[in-house]
Amino acid sequence: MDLRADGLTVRYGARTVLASVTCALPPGTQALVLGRSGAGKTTLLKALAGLVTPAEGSVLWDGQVAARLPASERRVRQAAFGMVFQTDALFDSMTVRDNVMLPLTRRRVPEDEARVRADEVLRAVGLAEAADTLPERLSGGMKKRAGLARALAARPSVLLADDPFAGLDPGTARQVARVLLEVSGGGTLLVAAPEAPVDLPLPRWLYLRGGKLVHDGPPAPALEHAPDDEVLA
Ligand SMILES: Nc1ncnc2c1ncn2[C@@H]1O[C@H](COP(=O)(O)OP(=O)(O)OP(=O)(O)O)[C@@H](O)[C@H]1O
Repeated sequence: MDLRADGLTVRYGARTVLASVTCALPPGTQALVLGRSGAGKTTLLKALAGLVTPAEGSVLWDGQVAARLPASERRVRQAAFGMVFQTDALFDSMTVRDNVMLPLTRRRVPEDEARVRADEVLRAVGLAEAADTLPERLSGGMKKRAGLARALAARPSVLLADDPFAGLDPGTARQVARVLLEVSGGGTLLVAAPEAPVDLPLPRWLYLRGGKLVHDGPPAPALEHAPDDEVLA
């Protein structure tokens, strides 16, 4: 999907959390969304997926203003997005495989096909052995990968991952990074993180500071430590 933010402004009450963000994310874009805590990273991902309504400006999906689409069409188009958010949880009473199958069966994918696809993505994230396990038995890193498998099962053309490395040890973070790179091949991948993850050197940085997009281009590590008056000038 061709994604675009055009003067995208999001407010929560009187507070502006995204201020006139404009960026073009053509199919196959691979970028990091970086910025400190509260910079607006999660809000940008949610807005791009049409989960947050802009106060001003717009999000365009293949050139169409997302907020103006009829609800039924919006839902159909949202199926192109795979999302892994920090607060996502697996259902503890269901096996890992059933958790991964859920978004498919909800979309009326026949059970047999859903099972085959779930096993396929579980293999891709290195969790084939854990398919029949209950999530409570998984380590934190395995839960992250199971969440990723659930997002991938529906074969999204846009994968949005919000801080997928939070709380992971370096070895597990490396594994998750490898899976993200492998499975997103060809599609759009946007990964939000507070700092550039060493294991995921994506070629483009979208750097947010206080809700403003202050850099959109190649990696610019100096930004991470630059003071506000320099960056926002
Ligand atoms: N539903 C909401 N209602 C009110 N304020 C919100 C809501 N969601 C986010 N905010 C505020 O918007 C600002 C941006 O939040 P956001 O989660 O997008 O930042 P972030 O860069 O992802 O931060 P973090 O790295 O801590 O997750 C924060 O100040 C947050 O408190």
